[in-house]
Amino acid sequence: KHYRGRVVSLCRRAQAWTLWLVKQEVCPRSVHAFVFCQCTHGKVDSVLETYDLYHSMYPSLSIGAQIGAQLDEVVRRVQPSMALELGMHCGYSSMRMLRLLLSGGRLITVEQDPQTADYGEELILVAGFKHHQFEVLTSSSSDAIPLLPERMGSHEEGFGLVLMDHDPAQYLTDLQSLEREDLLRSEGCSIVLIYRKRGGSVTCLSPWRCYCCPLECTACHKTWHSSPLSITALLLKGGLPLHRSHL
Ligand SMILES: C[S@@+](CC[C@H](N)C(=O)[O-])C[C@H]1O[C@@H](n2cnc3c(N)ncnc32)[C@H](O)[C@@H]1O
Repeated sequence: KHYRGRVVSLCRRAQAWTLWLVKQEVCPRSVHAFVFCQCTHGKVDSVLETYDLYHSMYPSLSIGAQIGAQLDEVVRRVQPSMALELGMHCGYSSMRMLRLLLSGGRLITVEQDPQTADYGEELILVAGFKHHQFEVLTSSSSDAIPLLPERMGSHEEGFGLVLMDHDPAQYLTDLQSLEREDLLRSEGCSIVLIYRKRGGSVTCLSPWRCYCCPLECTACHKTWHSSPLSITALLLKGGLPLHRSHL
């Protein structure tokens, strides 16, 4: 029986790696099945640890524990009452943020793939979060952003924190749409951008300034280029400055 279990596990790993190598895709069903079956339900730390275990064995799209710890630090410092995530996948970064929000804080998270959104939502519920703490919008970011004003409830001040981890080609347009819809907290909003590709670049929007990134800024608040291992940059509008040493 033990031998059979090991063969099944090896086949699953081979399947996941083949999918990744051939199509650069990750199977959300496999992430969900692994985490759902192996974690302790109702314990967010166990869900995250199980996710990290998956991440160490299989190709995964989650930000992982290292970048996750940087995100934690940002959430602790910013303490947003309203947070937005674009690119939920199976909910890893959503749960990291949710567990650090102050009481009454809410997260809206957007995922364009309906099946992935369902798996992610279920894992967030498995971790013990309730629907008054988060909402999953199943649509592309460009379709979701115009719907956000009516989803804000009593949080009229806007989002204090936005995590973008969906499609870097959309980051700039989505940021512009969020500004146009007046959805960013006017006293200060932190934007966390995740970059995974080598050599990508982003043009910062005026009056947005790149205050902090673990990368070298080539023209700082105008343009910066991501280093090979680039993952995180923070753009901050007014309010609380976040410096490199804070990450
Ligand atoms: C890298 S994964 C996100 C990982 C997640 N933040 C985590 O740490 O677990 C990116 C996700 O964004 C979704 N996505 C890509 N483009 C999108 C878009 N324009 N709008 C909404 N979701 C999008 C993909 O389906 C994918 O599930």
